[in-house]
Amino acid sequence: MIDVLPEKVSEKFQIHIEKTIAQNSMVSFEYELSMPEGVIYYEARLRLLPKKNQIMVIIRDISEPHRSAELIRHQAHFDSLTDLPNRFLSLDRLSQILLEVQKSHEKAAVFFLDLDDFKKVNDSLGHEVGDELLIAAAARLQQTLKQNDTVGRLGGDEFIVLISSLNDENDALAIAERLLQAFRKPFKLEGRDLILTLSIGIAISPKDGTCASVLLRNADTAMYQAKAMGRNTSSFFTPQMNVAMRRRFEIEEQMHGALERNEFELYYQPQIDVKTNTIVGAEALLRWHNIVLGEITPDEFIPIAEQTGLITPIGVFVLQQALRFLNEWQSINKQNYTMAINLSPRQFRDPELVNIIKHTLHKNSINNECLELEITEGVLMNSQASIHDALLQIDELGIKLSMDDFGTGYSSLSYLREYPFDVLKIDRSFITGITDNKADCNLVKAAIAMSHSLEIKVVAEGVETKEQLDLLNELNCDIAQGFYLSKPLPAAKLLNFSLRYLKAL
Ligand SMILES: Nc1nc2c(ncn2[C@@H]2O[C@H](COP(=O)(O)O[C@H]3[C@@H](O)[C@H](n4cnc5c(=O)[nH]c(N)nc54)O[C@@H]3COP(=O)(O)O)[C@@H](O)[C@H]2O)c(=O)[nH]1
Repeated sequence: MIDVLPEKVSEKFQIHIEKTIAQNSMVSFEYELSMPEGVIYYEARLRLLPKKNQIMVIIRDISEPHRSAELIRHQAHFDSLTDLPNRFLSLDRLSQILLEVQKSHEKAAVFFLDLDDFKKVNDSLGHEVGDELLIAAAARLQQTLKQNDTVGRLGGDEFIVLISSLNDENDALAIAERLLQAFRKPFKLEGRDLILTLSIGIAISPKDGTCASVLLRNADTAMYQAKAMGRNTSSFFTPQMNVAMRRRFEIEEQMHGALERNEFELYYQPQIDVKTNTIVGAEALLRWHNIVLGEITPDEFIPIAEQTGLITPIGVFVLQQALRFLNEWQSINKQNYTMAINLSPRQFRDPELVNIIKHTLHKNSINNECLELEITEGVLMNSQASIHDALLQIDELGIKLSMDDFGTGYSSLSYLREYPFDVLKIDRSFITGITDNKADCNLVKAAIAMSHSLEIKVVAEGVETKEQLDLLNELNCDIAQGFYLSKPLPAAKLLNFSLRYLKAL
């Protein structure tokens, strides 16, 4: 037997034969042989037959159970979709790396990667395309990194990259830049070119932690910061981020149940016709008085409501409250006021949005043209068919559509032609400068002329001085809104304010 077996296997047999004789008991061991059909795994059982002075050897092919055990081991450590190390194995490798760099006094970097807007791909193109995209993204990450760097999938659209033996933090920045760059090339899937960007959070050991779970958490926190910075970018962890993160979680925690606890209130900021100096309507602006955190500004809580999806029920509350108040306001003052309400991009994901608007208008006996829905470019950049359809339905119902914050984003003029806008709101950052900054004044002048040529009314927001109002009048601006005229007011105060305005006419 020893003559026909490979040297290593023969040696194993030799050792176990000696063991069987020495112990006078059954001994077993496993070995493998390379056959033309592939590797075959065997188990050998050896037993001494003392009376016959012989050794009985029983050999069994264990390839099948061996492969099953290997598969189970693989499944426990690797992600089934991308075949990358899973969370468990990635964190295990990170722990190994940390032990090594501790000994060598080097640095290690943990990158927390999240694909931007991946959910939209799943929602709009289906899970199969989503899966293919994840596989392609995993492959691209691997191609971009060196062989001894680890890329793992933490779950969903989250990946981890581990870099050991880092000399300098700038090297980590260069790697992040390379990863972002690699994703600038579109993914070709089913004849489509899909653009997918990344947000990357980076934590460095030992500075940001010496244990795997802390480093991962800090890299995750930094990734949130990268998202907040506009996505498609990277961010290094800083200890201050933990404070911001804690605040975010506190707000999110309190926001659940805030509607039930009646903590939201609508304020209304009047909008004034620049030529006639009469109130034409108001913008509904949400306020949140929380029992634990106190007053929280919409600039802080609206993005969190948007990210968590809580904006959907909150948006319904805003619509109901604002239209109920509009009915009361119109009846008391006997004026056909309009109510401007902000709609966030996330609210368009609700397939019931148009029906809810229609039903709420009807329930409060409000004419459709008295409702003005303010949207930002963020809604339109999505270019989803469902959003397009919702905007057309809104227009067909005679509800007004207003482009908010004009001048702050891409200010793509094509949106004004493509969508049925009735109103354009010039952002307050331009109004602030109109009286002393020629460029701002020229932009406002051009925006008004262009809007009027498209039969779109112009609202100037953030009017804080008489000089600004006078200049806007000269520039033919239609409507003004701002602290000079009135701050946002609770419902009762707006009623008084508007009654005083009516009496003064
Ligand atoms: N999706 C929803 N978004 C909402 C809702 N309620 C508010 N918001 C958005 O939050 C952002 C901040 O709003 P707020 O703190 O209420 O600020 C508004 C005004 O108070 C402020 N303003 C108005 N005039 C002036 C001024 O003269 N000076 C000055 N410094 N600030 C002024 O501007 C905000 C109005 O912004 P806009 O909507 O762009 O007209 C803001 O983006 C709100 O949209 C909600 O219910 N849903």
